[in-house]
Amino acid sequence: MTAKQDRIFSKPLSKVGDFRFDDKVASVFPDMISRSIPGYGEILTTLSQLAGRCVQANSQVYDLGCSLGAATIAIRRGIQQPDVKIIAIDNSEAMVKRAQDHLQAFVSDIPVELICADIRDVTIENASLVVLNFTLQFLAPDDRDALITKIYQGLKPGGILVVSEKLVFEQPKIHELLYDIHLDFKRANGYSELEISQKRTALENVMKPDSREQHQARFAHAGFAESELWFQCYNFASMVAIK
Ligand SMILES: Nc1ncnc2c1ncn2[C@@H]1O[C@H](C[S@+](CC[C@H]([NH3+])C(=O)[O-])CC(=O)[O-])[C@@H](O)[C@H]1O
Ligand SMILES: O=C(O)C(=O)Cc1ccccc1
Repeated sequence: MTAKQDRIFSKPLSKVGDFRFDDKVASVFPDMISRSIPGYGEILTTLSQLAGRCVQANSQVYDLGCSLGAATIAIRRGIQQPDVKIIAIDNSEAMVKRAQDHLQAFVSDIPVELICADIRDVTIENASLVVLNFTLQFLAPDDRDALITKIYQGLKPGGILVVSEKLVFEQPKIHELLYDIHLDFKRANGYSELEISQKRTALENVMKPDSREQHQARFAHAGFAESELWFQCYNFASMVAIK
């Protein structure tokens, strides 16, 4: 079965409202994310490898902002250790409803608890792997430090946090170049100029990316001893921090 195509911003809108993870977006999400985020598939493959290496026996894994559960499915495939539970959380009811079906389509003995909640309100405990795969950028900037600190405190020694994000760059010409190359990536994936510009407007108030430097300073401030960028394609990146 081919994924339903994302045409959400293809018609001229009299007023472009804020981007929301509603039923319309959830119904086209796999197509939207694979045509919009360079390296998304590679990041999922590596999450599986990281899970194989870093998840500890008798511990919990958290997928924060799980959408349809793609990262959870990749991690579940990679886990080698016994007595592990995955907790997948999203505050979009439309996403969580569909995630249930996605998760059931894959057979596994590893339990997954799927929760519809705000990740700012959940307790993180006994964790060996926490994943924020393109979620932190949607949280109000003032709430980001507290979330990363809460994650640090809920991780076991040696536990890891993976944060994938769109980045901004402190050097203006580099920023413009890498943003423009990303727009070329979207054009090459069939998005029109209208779709690109209306979605950009819709995201303006909702998605506020940080720089790599801001992320790494936040990890250090929360207590993480080490952090590094392990993937980057244009202005999309994934980082790992180790407790
Ligand atoms: N405060 C919040 N609490 C809970 N969920 C939230 C919150 N804010 C946003 N979300 C959720 O975070 C997800 C971000 S998408 C993640 C992709 C996925 N990780 C993937 O690997 O496919 C990224 C993107 O669309 O660019 C959405 O499902 C929101 O509902
Ligand atoms: O589409 C974009 O320009 C993005 O920055 C990535 C994205 C992907 C899916 C939902 C929201 C943003």
